[in-house]
Amino acid sequence: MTKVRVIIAGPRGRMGREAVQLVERTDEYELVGAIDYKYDGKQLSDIEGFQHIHIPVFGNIEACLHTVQADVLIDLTTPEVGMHHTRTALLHGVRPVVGTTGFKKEDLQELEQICHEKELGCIIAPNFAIGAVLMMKFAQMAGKYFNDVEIIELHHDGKLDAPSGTAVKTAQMIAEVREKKTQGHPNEKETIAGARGADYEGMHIHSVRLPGLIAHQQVMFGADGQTLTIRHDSYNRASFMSGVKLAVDTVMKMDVFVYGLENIIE
Ligand SMILES: NC(=O)C1=CN([C@@H]2O[C@H](COP(=O)(O)OP(=O)(O)OC[C@H]3O[C@@H](n4cnc5c(N)ncnc54)[C@H](OP(=O)(O)O)[C@@H]3O)[C@@H](O)[C@H]2O)C=CC1
Ligand SMILES: O=C(O)C1=N[C@H](C(=O)O)C[C@H](O)C1
Repeated sequence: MTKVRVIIAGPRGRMGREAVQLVERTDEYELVGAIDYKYDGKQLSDIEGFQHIHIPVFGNIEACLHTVQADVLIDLTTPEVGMHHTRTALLHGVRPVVGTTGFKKEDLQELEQICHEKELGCIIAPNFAIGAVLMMKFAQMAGKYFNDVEIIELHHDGKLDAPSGTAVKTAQMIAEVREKKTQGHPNEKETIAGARGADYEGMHIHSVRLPGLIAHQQVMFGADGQTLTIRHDSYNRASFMSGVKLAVDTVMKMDVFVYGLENIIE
């Protein structure tokens, strides 16, 4: 059996740690390298919790790709770093599976163009949890019938980006089917800036950050005399791993750019 050779960027992070374990316990995968700017030249075994894993860690992706042969890069870092990693991986013929959120629209367009030129697969998944993907799909179904929607995303207070990648993707998916509308009273005024949240094509997105939370989202629709609430909760980071595996398996079989796991689940 030829194993899928995987590099993980961000192995010390909350998601990166979980992804290292996923790759380690999956027989068809082989972890061949990790990228962590704080452990350049070290081994993964030097990082707490990974004492038994003897693979090289590189401070940057260039050194990593120069030294190890890989099929897939799993990126779980930060938006700026993640974009650099994804672009560089593609240019080196390595297929990215990206969980990192906060990419700009122009970033996604650039990556799609590189995939097209290189005829290489790349999956950018704002949320790997299958339940969250279904929540987004259900919200899109509802958006066809309800023009009024408020998205409330709730996350741990270690999160860097707001709104979450999932909330942005949800708004984009609803916008594809929703009749355009600016919500609320036409004369409404915020007496404290930000009270009505972020505005995406007239829909509002509210970001809650609290210790104790992991990753949650509620999409609320309203119409005369009724509301509809669609909610998903991730209670741990293991909830994302079946989606990471699905993405790695799928990216090996395709040569196009995919933004969102809803595009690869039946
Ligand atoms: N798609 C999905 O389903 C999910 C996506 N996410 C997203 O994944 C990303 C990571 O989330 P999370 O694990 O919670 O965040 P963490 O902050 O826990 O992890 C990010 C890791 O990346 C490291 N890092 C920063 N710069 C570099 C670099 N240049 N090279 C290598 N590593 C680097 C950080 O190190 P240090 O802290 O020392 O700087 C940290 O260890 C976020 O964008 C988040 O939104 C999260 C959960 C699910
Ligand atoms: O940072 C997180 O934790 C998460 N980030 C992703 C996002 O921004 O949507 C996915 C999930 O919500 C967890």
